[in-house]
Amino acid sequence: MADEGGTATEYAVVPVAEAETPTESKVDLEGSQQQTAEELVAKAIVPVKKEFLRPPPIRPCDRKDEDLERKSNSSSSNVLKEKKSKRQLKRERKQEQKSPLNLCPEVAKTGDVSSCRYNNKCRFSHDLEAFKAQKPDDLEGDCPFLSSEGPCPFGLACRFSGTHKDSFAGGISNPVRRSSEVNGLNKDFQKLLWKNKMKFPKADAQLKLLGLLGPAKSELKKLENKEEGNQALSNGCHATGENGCREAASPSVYDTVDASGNNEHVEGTSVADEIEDDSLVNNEGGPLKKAKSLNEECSSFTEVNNGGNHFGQDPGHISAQIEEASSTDNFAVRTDIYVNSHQRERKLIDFRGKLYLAPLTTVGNLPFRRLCKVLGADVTCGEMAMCTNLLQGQASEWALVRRHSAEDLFGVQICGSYPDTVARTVELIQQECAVDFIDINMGCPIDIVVNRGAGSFLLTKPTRMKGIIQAASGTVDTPITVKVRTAYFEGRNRVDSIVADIGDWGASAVTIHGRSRQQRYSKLADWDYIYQCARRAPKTLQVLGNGDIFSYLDWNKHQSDCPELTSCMIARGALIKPWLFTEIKEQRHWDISSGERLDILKNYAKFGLEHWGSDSKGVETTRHFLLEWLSYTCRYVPVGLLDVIPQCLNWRPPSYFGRNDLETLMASDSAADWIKISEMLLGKVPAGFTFAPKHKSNAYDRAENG
Ligand SMILES: Cc1cc2nc3c(=O)[nH]c(=O)nc-3n(C[C@H](O)[C@H](O)[C@H](O)COP(=O)(O)O)c2cc1C
Repeated sequence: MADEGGTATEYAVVPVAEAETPTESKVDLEGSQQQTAEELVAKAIVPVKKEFLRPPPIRPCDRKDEDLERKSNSSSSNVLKEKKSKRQLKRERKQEQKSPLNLCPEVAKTGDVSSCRYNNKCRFSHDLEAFKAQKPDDLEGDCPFLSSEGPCPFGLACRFSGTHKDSFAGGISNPVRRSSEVNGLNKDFQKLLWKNKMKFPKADAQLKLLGLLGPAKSELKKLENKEEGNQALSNGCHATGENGCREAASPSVYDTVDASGNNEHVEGTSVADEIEDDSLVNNEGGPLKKAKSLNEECSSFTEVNNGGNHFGQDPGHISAQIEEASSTDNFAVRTDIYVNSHQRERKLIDFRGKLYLAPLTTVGNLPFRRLCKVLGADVTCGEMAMCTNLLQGQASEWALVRRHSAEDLFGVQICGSYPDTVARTVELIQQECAVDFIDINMGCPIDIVVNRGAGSFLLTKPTRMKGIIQAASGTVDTPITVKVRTAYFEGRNRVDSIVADIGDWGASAVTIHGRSRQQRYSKLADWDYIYQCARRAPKTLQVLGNGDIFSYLDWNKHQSDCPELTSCMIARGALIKPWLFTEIKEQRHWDISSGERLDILKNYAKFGLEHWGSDSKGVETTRHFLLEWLSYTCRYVPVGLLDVIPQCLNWRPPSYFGRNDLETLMASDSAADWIKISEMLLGKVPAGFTFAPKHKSNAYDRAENG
């Protein structure tokens, strides 16, 4: 989901130890100093050597900060109340674009005011002199594009332009930068989606074959209703899907910046396109209402009827039928055929023993994944993208499927409620993108997702799960994987009972996060249950475990305790210490120095500037995501400071001094200190800058337990 604002915080909930839960974010000195390492561990407090402990820093402005936060929250709710009209927003956006600071990208690239073919129709400023007069000083360091082919795409707007070697005299004839990123959104393709003119021959044929289109639906709906009755779901599980309504488009909740690097200048959206598309774009850059008819047009799809199975049906024959069906709009394909969709020729994917960086909304952005690749991750996956938003051609959502060339085993993750939306989405992805696998998120605990009948809600609807997996895997030959939690409700684990089916329905792999939706992040992941599921899975289905891995010992334990596991996925462990991948590969606890950690942050900043841009907007977007990430990194306690090695993911750090000032700064859970770190990498923050992390990873006392 494109940076989902408030909702993403639910993903960030920090594990609360089963033992005891201190209410302060940093455990106080006295508490820690008077207790033995064993006692601290029992209380899930990091046993830091006594000589490094210190009282929690007094922050005189803490109260003020809270007041400010409260005020800003209330003023933001005021803003919400006085919601600006779209016209007003559009006017403001235009004014902002015309400000001298928003120099036309063409003019910036070439240094030549006549280079923009839109002249005075261009949205951006052409006033070079005014731009130069207002441009802040260059930042320290080299332009991130110095080593890439071709000149810096930001030209004069680059905040490191002093280090450019190119002269603008005479302009640059063909300033095309060969990007190492793929899966950019094609404008013509986007327009088809906006106009609701996209065809989905493969998905629709497959849905028809499965009986998920046409008159069979109402019969099948009855089946699902029956299943609902059997589920006896209690309150709190009331997705719109229960009434058969199709999922509505998720709001793209980019509040401050475009989370996914949707920087039009970087991603090659030409000014021409923007001008042409004006008639189609609303103020948020999204499609006009027209596209919504996608939702209106399709009625709700229900599940496939299992009856009338024709085992032994030649899969080649079925594929041929699908192809045949695809070739005509007016096809009449038998719906009584058992479509053993996984028998379609499927590309192979092998996760065995590979270090898999989990999909991570907001923080698992492309620069972060690139960094993890450098540090040893084998598999990377994009942030969760909502099917409906992709089907509507929302640029911010499509930005989530972008891939860097370093991501050599890469998947995208999608989330949808119904077989039709998911099948159509996978068809689009296969057609438009280079991906090695497509993961369907059936474990997302976020309320707005669950209330739409997607994510972990599907765990209460195995028949619909089946429909989704069969429809997706029968539509494309790209491997389909699914990610689940152990259950929706605590104490009602159910994955073990469907794990074999998941393979039969056509999935190549399943990742099991060892917690229920209700649990969110409370309690430790239930690895015994994950093992049980892995043992029940057919050999053809790869099973990956997920939850709380924070050291190479955790990794080794799961591999040796359960050889049936194909591999494991790592999420928060990678956020807090991305060198965890190196530790696993090199089988050691790395007592990393603060200097080495700073180098990692520098690398991230460079990757961020390359992705989001080296102009002022790109610098601030990079800073924003760096700060989001720093709200996790501060939870790392250096190995050399520990009384008990290794640190566990669910332990809370006390307040401590590092071995030098930088290490102390890096341990701080104060946003003001994270800003200081960002200034070491990206220069001073602009006047009036504020930051509040989306993922309040240090808010132990605010952990939501669902
Ligand atoms: C900040 C954050 C964002 C996440 N975003 C996603 C996501 O987009 N898709 C998903 O399937 N899981 C997401 N998760 C869940 C993780 O992938 C993982 O399943 C979970 O954190 C448990 O693994 P861990 O104990 O290693 O953190 C997110 C978790 C966090 C902390």
